[in-house]
Amino acid sequence: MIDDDNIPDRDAGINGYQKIDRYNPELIKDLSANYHKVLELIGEKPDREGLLKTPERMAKAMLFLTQGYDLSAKDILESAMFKEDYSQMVIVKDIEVYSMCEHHMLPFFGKAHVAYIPNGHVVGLSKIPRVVDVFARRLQVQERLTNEIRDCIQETLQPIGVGVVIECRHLCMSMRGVQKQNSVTTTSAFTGEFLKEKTRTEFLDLISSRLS
Ligand SMILES: Nc1nc2c(ncn2[C@@H]2O[C@H](COP(=O)(O)OP(=O)(O)OP(=O)(O)O)[C@@H](O)[C@H]2O)c(=O)[nH]1
Ligand SMILES: [Zn+2]
Repeated sequence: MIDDDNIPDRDAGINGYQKIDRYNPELIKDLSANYHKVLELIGEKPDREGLLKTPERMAKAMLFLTQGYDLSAKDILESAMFKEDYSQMVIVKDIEVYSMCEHHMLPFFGKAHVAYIPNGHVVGLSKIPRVVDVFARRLQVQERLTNEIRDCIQETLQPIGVGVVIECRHLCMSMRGVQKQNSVTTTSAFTGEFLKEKTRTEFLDLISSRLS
């Protein structure tokens, strides 16, 4: 069971998370010192030549991979909403997703397919993958990632409906644990018109078709 009770409002203010200065040299130093300790504790020699800069690299990589905590997906969408009289489905499919599971902090990765039916406003197309990245660059479970993308688009753009499908491989299930190399997890979330079978089927058909 996933316990959602302790998760702060993921997209309020600066997202309800502790505000950090992600690029502060002191923070990078502090994180690096902790990663130095991690290397020691796993049996490595952090002071051997090949590892000298590794704690700092790890610190910078982790700060990059979690930068979604500092960003507001709502602001990103609002920055490029345009009045447009288009009322058919808009789909951005095959958006690369790279996130980390909150249980093991190991990557899960794959594709997101996002659709909406405009209600007087469209959004700049690039903003959809940006929204996916904001939520993916936080510690996640795939189900919550899917719902957060759906809810943000629904609440901000107020379209006639939103559909999100995400397909990912979880390294915590392949590199370790149950060690299944080929399993793919699919999650989906819908609002409005997409709750109707006909619209949902059209969306699912369109994301499974391949243009040559
Ligand atoms: N629902 C869901 N589960 C996830 C996700 N990412 C990782 N998990 C699962 O989180 C669970 C954590 O279970 P635990 O039994 O506490 O952890 P564990 O002993 O490391 O479990 P194993 O992976 O089975 O070895 C595992 O079943 C993972 O597969 C996700 O995005 N969604
Ligand atoms: Zn995991």
